[in-house]
Amino acid sequence: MSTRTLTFVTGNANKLREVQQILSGAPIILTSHKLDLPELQGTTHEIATSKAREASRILNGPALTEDTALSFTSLNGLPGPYIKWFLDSVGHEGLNKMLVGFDDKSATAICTFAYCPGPGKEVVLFEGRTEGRIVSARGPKDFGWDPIFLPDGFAETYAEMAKETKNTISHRYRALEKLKTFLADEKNF
Ligand SMILES: O=c1nc[nH]c2c1ncn2[C@H]1C[C@H](O)[C@@H](COP(=O)(O)OP(=O)(O)OP(=O)(O)O)O1
Ligand SMILES: [Mg+2]
Repeated sequence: MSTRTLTFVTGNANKLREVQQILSGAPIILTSHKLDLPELQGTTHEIATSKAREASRILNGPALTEDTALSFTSLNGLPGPYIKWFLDSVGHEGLNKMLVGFDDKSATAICTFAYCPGPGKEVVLFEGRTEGRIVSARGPKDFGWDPIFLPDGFAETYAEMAKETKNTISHRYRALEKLKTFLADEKNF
């Protein structure tokens, strides 16, 4: 299989680090481009698609972007793609308080990679999901909502567990598995 070069566009250094770790060993050369892309309101798929289109337009070439959502079952999927703004506004404690009136604390972490082969070209999506539930913050606070997400089947939150563990069960890992399969097929690239 030949080596692929991909430009990953993100403003988030933690995301970039995880993507590099998960893809290490794959025949993919990852270059990165730090841009804070505008994000439309809509479904995770719509937002991911528009980010990749915009990135491809700005770079005038192929671009890979990613959008992360955290969906609370009791809130019919919200905050979903708006988790960044909720987290920035009310923090870990506020996110826990939003679920106080509900027995069901379950949540789904959703990662959507979007690949746009060039300006105006059709975008391909790769989605990965990890089920879990929202708990009081535990562990290092250096990456987003990691301290409050307890994946099903584990005793440690994303923040408490070893990075190597998170990177083999995470929403991001699962999405990248699909991207790798896509890139392994010569006709797709
Ligand atoms: O694995 C994760 N574990 C914990 N928190 C996470 C994770 N992945 C993203 N996050 C946070 C970052 C941001 O607060 C929100 C997603 O927003 P999102 O727009 O996708 O990310 P971003 O604006 O930081 O970077 P980008 O330039 O790629 O859009 O959830
Ligand atoms: Mg963003």
